[in-house]
Amino acid sequence: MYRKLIYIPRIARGLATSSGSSILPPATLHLKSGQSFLGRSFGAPKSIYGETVFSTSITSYTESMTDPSYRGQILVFTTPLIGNYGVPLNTAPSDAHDVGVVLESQGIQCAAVVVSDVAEKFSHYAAAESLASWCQRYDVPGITGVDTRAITRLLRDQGTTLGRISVGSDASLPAPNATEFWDPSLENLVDQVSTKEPYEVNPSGSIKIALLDFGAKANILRSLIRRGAAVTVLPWNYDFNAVRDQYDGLFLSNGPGDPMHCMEAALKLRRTLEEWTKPVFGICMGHQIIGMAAGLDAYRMTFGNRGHNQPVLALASSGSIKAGRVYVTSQNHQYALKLQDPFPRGWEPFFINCNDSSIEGIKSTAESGKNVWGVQFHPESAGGPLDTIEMFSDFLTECAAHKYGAVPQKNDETVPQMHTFESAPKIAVAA
Ligand SMILES: NC(=O)CC[C@H](N)C(=O)O
Repeated sequence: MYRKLIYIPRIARGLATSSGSSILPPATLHLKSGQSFLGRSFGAPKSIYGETVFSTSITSYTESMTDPSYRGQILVFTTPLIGNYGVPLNTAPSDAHDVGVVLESQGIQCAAVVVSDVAEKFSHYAAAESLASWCQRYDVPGITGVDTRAITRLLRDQGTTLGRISVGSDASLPAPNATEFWDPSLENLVDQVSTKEPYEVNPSGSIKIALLDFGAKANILRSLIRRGAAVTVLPWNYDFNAVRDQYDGLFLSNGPGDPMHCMEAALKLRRTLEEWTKPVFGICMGHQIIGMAAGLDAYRMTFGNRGHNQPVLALASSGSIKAGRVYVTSQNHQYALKLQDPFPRGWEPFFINCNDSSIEGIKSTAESGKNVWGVQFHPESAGGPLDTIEMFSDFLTECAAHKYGAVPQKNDETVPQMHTFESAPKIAVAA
């Protein structure tokens, strides 16, 4: 019913955003499936191609946009008003508490953003500039004044769809031919965002972690170093097996695109898992690589999961995670591991998504003699809920146990504490 229609919402016809007064040039979002949405341009006055995805997160547009896993994607925010708290200065100290940036990487990673109503006026004590000026500085286009609810319903029904944002004089041109759309999932995006050379963060930390960088979010590094880890960041296809004796644990990060492009890393990891018994932890892409090394297949979901409100059910207990509890999580993924019965020997499902029953985590079984966990969600959040943040402490506690043969005390000063179910303030419920 939406095919070939052009939507011109009130804000787009009125030439201005609801919270500002400037006149913005026209822009059109074309979907490869044939629908077009006319709006107004902000940020870089540039036409681009990408993969159109939606996120249900209400806050943290700055963190989402700097997450390298959004590389090549046209990010649609379902929250209508975006930009109202501006953008902070993206510099932080490089010490045991931070990694040189405030956000998730040095700059904007997504190809473009789509919002219902961009806030030109912003207000926050840390804000240094508007969303539009930040996008302009990073040469990233945005489109505002489009019906993001209609776009999201389309993407939910037909799945993640290739798109084009045409800006300025391009906005009135007809939609591109189907063959002109660029498909980022055909490229090895991990190779574009991963570090080219190894480097160290917090080298004086007591537990030595090697991190395979598939496009790591800064908050993963922060979450490790604030708990006392020294982290050596390695390129995604680094030969970890040649240096593994120097480390107390291995971490595999998040990253953009199809995990099949990283089969080389999965095959190297398979050897690591056969020959090395120290703890291994992976998040999102890292979890998919662990799964592929274990013999599971990855598949492309219809529209993936992106947002900060994804409930997952723990199927097994491990460290701070208790079987039978539901944790609310932050997510950004298009691919998932396929549930298979039986699971590969030595492995078991760890979490399952309460909305779509997709696998949200796997772990090595107690009998396997290994300590390996992978989670599809982001325990480090940024943004999102901190329900599962203690998984980083669990990982480092296991690494320390391997290293010292005893479980060390946690440094509570630097570890953000969360309420457990038992310690949470009780809310009186009327009878
Ligand atoms: N955040 C991530 O690591 C995403 C992993 C993978 N690129 C996916 O879309 O499923």
